[in-house]
Amino acid sequence: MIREVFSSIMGEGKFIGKRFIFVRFKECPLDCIYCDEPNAPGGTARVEEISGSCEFMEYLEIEHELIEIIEKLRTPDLFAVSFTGGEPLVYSNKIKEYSEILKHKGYKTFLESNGMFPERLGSYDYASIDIKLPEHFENKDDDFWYGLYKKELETIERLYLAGTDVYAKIVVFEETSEELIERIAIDLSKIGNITLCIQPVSPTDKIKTTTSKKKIFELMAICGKYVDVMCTPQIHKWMGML
Ligand SMILES: C[S@@+](CC[C@H](N)C(=O)[O-])C[C@H]1O[C@@H](n2cnc3c(N)ncnc32)[C@H](O)[C@@H]1O
Ligand SMILES: Nc1nc2[nH]cc(C(=O)O)c2c(=O)[nH]1
Ligand code: SF4
Ligand SMILES: [Mg+2]
Repeated sequence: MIREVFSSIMGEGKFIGKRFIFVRFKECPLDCIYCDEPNAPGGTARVEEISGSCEFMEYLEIEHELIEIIEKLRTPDLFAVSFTGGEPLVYSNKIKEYSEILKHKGYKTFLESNGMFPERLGSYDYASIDIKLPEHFENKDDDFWYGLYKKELETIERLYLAGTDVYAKIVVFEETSEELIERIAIDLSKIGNITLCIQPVSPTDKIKTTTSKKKIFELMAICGKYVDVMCTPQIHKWMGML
């Protein structure tokens, strides 16, 4: 169920630079072409031994020890505990249990999700919902993309109405359509005061180039007509952090 637990600086989205403990769940039903996480269900769980050390111990499973592990990694600058993945809401019932315990211990919780399971949401202090684009999938048709998009908007709206500090994030490519980004910004503005993070794609073995400055400025200016917008490159990769 859990792939890794570690402490780091938030490298993406609205809370970039804040200290987080990341709980990364395994598996994901999607296959985003840019994904920087292996989508393998098996394997062990690795736990950072000392907060920020990047030194890990491997375990078969840590489902029952997670809270104790988080307590050991807690530091005075901790902002929140992030449930990420893979797709964390594959394990929504377990996450609801963990969230309850963490809240009673004074932790804030953060959900990093692809938004495909609006019916599985629990309650979180903060949430980042990724809006996927057609170019993020190699062999999916527009109906698939539009069905996913509607679920992402529903997830954002449910969290917003529940009082979660929720923002949207979009990984953009050089070929990303300005018209589509404008439509997404308009749809987000209709939900409420939703910050939109424009995230240039980080190169991977499949994606060789990142997004140009020119493209980023163009997309930001378009979105700025409708929503609060910020550019959030994955800074942890520049800093050699996890
Ligand atoms: C690995 S996913 C896990 C959480 C959830 N499945 C999701 O898609 O948001 C966490 C975030 O990493 C970001 N990400 C993954 N690979 C990336 C890449 N190559 N460039 C930029 N962002 C990337 C996506 O924005 C995604 O929101
Ligand atoms: N430092 C750091 N920040 C992050 N923000 C979102 C991440 C993710 O993989 O969900 C992530 C991550 O993997 N590392
Ligand atoms: S939804 Fe998230 S974890 Fe799943 S493939 Fe896309 S980026 Fe990776
Ligand atoms: Mg990551």
